Amino acid sequence: MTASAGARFYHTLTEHTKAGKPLQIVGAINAYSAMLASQVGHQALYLSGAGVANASFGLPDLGMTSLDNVLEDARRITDAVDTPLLVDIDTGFGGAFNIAQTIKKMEKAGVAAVHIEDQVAQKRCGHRPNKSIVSIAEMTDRLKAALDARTDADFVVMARTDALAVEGLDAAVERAVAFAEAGADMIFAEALTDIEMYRKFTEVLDIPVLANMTEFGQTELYSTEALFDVGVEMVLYPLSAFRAMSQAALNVYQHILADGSQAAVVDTMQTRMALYDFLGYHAYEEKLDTLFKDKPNQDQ
Ligand SMILES: C[C@](O)(C(=O)O)[C@H](CC(=O)O)C(=O)O
Ligand SMILES: [Mg+2]
Repeated sequence: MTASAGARFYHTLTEHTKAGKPLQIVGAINAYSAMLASQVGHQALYLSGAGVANASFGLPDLGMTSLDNVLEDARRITDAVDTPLLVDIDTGFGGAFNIAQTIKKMEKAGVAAVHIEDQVAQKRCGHRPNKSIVSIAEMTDRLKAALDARTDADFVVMARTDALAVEGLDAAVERAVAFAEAGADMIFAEALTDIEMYRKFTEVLDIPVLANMTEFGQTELYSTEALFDVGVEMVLYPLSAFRAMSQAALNVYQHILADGSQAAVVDTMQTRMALYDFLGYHAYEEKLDTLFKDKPNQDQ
């Protein structure tokens, strides 16, 4: 793999735009999910901040996880797949030097892109009420720290604005423009409540805009076609697979308890063979057989 992760992210984004469709970026909560998504054909993956907090730590998405927490989950994914990964770094995990560390470590971990947001450090989920945001100047400083810290010019620094719910559409667009002027490579327009709002961003920006299609939030689940029509180039599905996995797991736990057996839910499970196929298990086994064929297990 010669091109950097960021360069590969740009490449697939450009290919999609040329083909007249947005790049879909799907949440992968762990390395195996990343393998599933990649092997069915997804070309960009996402590590959700909420997902790390919820799934890896059993915590809410309220800025309680650290750089190292997120980095560890990111690294597991980049070790498992080559598909470019966008990582949610919340507000950057501290002041200017902390943000610089975040960028350096993410880049070194083989991450393609990060998004950093303009909420206060005591952040909330973008789709919940009572968010607070920092000034344009403070967010611009965050961006400058991030942009200055990267060593690969193709490493993507995406600026997210949570301003719509706090200050309204015009202010949110104004912020996005200021963030683009500060050097942000892409804009994440968070929690928009009408599809036409995306057009307001895409009309004035000449950098790509991302739409977040998270479920049970403030934004309707628009199709890729509808979003591309209003100029959106990237569509995010941050927690879709995680929500589905969690519901499926809950169902299994409940059945085992209630039925005294998992028989009723076995057909909802991925089979051992399917698991092994996605993992490439058989190739590992064959490797063992060739490596140790003249040495049958000595201990038996
Ligand atoms: C995209 C997001 O930042 C995330 O951490 O996945 C969340 C998603 C969610 O809570 O549904 C957000 O939109 O704030
Ligand atoms: Mg988040």
